[in-house]
Amino acid sequence: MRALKDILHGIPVRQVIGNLNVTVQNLCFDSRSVVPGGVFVAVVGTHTDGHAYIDGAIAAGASVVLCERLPEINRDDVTYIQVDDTAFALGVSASNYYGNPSRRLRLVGITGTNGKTTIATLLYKLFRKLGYEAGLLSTVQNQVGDRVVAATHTTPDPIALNKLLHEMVEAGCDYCFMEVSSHAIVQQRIAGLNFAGGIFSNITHDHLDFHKTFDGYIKAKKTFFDGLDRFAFALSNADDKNGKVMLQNTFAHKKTYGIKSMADFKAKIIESHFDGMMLYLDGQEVWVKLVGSFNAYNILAVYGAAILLEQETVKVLTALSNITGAEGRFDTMISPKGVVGIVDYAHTPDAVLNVLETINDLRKKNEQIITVLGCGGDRDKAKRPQMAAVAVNNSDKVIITSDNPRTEDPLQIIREMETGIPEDGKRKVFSIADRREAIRAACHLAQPGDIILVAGKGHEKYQEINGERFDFDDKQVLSNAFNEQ
Ligand SMILES: CC(=O)N[C@H]1[C@@H](OP(=O)(O)OP(=O)(O)OC[C@H]2O[C@@H](n3ccc(=O)[nH]c3=O)[C@H](O)[C@@H]2O)O[C@H](CO)[C@@H](O)[C@@H]1O[C@H](C)C(=O)N[C@@H](C)C(=O)N[C@H](CCC(=O)O)C(=O)O
Ligand SMILES: Nc1ncnc2c1ncn2[C@@H]1O[C@H](COP(=O)(O)OP(=O)(O)OP(=O)(O)O)[C@@H](O)[C@H]1O
Ligand SMILES: N[C@H](CCC[C@H](N)C(=O)O)C(=O)O
Ligand SMILES: [Mg+2]
Repeated sequence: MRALKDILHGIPVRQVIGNLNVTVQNLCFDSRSVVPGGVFVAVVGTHTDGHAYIDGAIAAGASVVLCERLPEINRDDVTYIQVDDTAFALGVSASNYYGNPSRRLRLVGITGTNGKTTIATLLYKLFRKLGYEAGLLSTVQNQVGDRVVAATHTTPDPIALNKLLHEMVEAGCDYCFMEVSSHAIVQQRIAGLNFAGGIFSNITHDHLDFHKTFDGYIKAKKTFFDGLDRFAFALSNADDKNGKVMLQNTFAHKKTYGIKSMADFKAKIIESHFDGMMLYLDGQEVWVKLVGSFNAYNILAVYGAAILLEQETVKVLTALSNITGAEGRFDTMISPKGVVGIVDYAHTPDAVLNVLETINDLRKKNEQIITVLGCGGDRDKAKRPQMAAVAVNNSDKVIITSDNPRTEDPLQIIREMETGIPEDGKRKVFSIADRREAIRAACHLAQPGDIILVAGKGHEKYQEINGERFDFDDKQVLSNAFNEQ
């Protein structure tokens, strides 16, 4: 139970109809989960407009309605609050409702096309190793200290997000490391949060179905840094073309990391193997259990953030050398026949390229690379031919298959991917819509020493087809297929 006035703190209110001196039972933005005496926030969504559900929410017992447009008929027993932007109001009120938990721990947000989960997970593991209680909000899973809470989104909705932060505070967490997706920025899921720092990984092609243009996508990411205050740090990738743009208008303390450009935190790869690499990091040598130059960037971002959070260099480097990355990211196994299997969540052209370049650098001359990949349905279509082209140009054989088709026809997605295959690459490609069969086919083709990359689904434990989620785990399927070899 909370006083309505407290929940509204920091929200510019345009008009109030009804009594403001009431207490409320809960806060929600979906008429289907209203409880009697609760606040319903009407949000304009991507598919529908929450304002259309105000009557339904009141019928379900909502006693307060927060909206951008007041209904024509008002009820005496309901308080109506008109604001300019309900998405913003939802974020701020959710934060107020849970006692502004982001101000009671140090919250660090990570944004960028690729690397968010890896950086957030490494930071969480690092700070646990350094002896702190910590929380994590990520695509793979959320953590309240040691307790795992299943993740539904990369960045949860404002209510779920602040509830989790509140639980972290209650559990004594000193830090929380969270992924900030571009969807979350545009939809203001992070409104009202107080960040101690923000990290930018990189920006390449993804989500153009949502942001429409690459400039729109860049702007969305930049908004996160624009919103940081002068007590926070903003740590950006100096080697990314848009790394500087992110820092242009921030009030935060600006810092950079990089391998090629001048930067505050620098690293160099000295030696690489399938199970790790030796880095020269900020003047010291350190062995880490992650592979690939893209992971050198992730490690640098983690190291930089830890130093900006006032941790000691030697302790950070020692702990860093003992932690592994996130599940389903460059996850390797070896078959009884000696074939190397790699499951990786690469689902953008840049990620597929990075992983394949890393594998190409590590393999011996006569070892073949066989890539299995598909593209998700109901998501950015423009990346489909590009992902296929990158796979074909950097592998010896490619099996194009399904990812999560969602509501689309898998064969149509495959056809769209096939348009990206260069003429001289066509002989390398097979298309097998059934993902399990595609993985098995790759295993049949592989000789000892060859490398199979299964890309796109990483940690996911399901395949979503027509709104239904079927059990599917790339690692399990690959391991079974290896045992059939
Ligand atoms: C496209 C998108 O991002 N949609 C998110 C958005 O919902 P929406 O705008 O589509 O909602 P809507 O269906 O138009 O409904 C509008 C409003 O009416 C309300 N409503 C609707 C029906 C009803 O009967 N009653 C009612 O009150 C809804 O609760 C909502 O408040 O806001 C919801 C609450 O925060 C999210 O759950 C939902 O995520 C959907 C499920 C989703 O799949 N999102 C993905 C694309 C996403 O967010 N991905 C990013 C990761 C991207 C990355 O990898 O970088 C993420 O952070 O997870
Ligand atoms: N710094 C990086 N630069 C480019 N590619 C990367 C980087 N880090 C990871 N990748 C690639 O991108 C994939 C996804 O990595 P990760 O899950 O860390 O990113 P993410 O930003 O959290 O993705 P999502 O947007 O789906 O949440 C990895 O499996 C790897 O192939
Ligand atoms: N966070 C990503 C996940 C993509 C994973 C891939 N397996 C797919 O289903 O497209 C997105 O929302 O685009
Ligand atoms: Mg992620």
